[in-house]
Amino acid sequence: MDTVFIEGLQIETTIGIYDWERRIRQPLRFDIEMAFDNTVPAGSDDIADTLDYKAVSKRLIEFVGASDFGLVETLAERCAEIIRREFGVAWLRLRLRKPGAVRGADAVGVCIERGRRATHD
Ligand SMILES: Nc1nc2c(c(=O)[nH]1)N=C([C@H](O)[C@@H](O)CO)CN2
Repeated sequence: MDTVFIEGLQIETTIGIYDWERRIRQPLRFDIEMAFDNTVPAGSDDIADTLDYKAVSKRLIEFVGASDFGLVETLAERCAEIIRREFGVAWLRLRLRKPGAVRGADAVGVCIERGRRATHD
């Protein structure tokens, strides 16, 4: 299965369950793998045939930057829904890190997989 990926996309937003977190913006980092048949754009050399990682990134920057969820679980789910619905992605894995949220940890967060992976090459 081919993928297109986005690694270490940092976006600042309002996120968290505590009162003090509702008053600040915190950085989040996204790592995303998306299933896509890359043989088509490889044959045409045309950006129109790709799953455009820049377009996906811009959409997430817009959405996440304007969001204000409490849980990282909720935000991760909404991002996965956008990618699947708006970009036609059949399967994705999305890791959302919240650096600095827990003293002593580099980061905490969630990793979700949604959709079906292709069963053939
Ligand atoms: N599974 C989760 N645990 C926690 C979350 C979360 O979103 N998902 N959030 C918090 C607080 O907002 C924390 O990040 C503040 O340091 C605690 N646990």
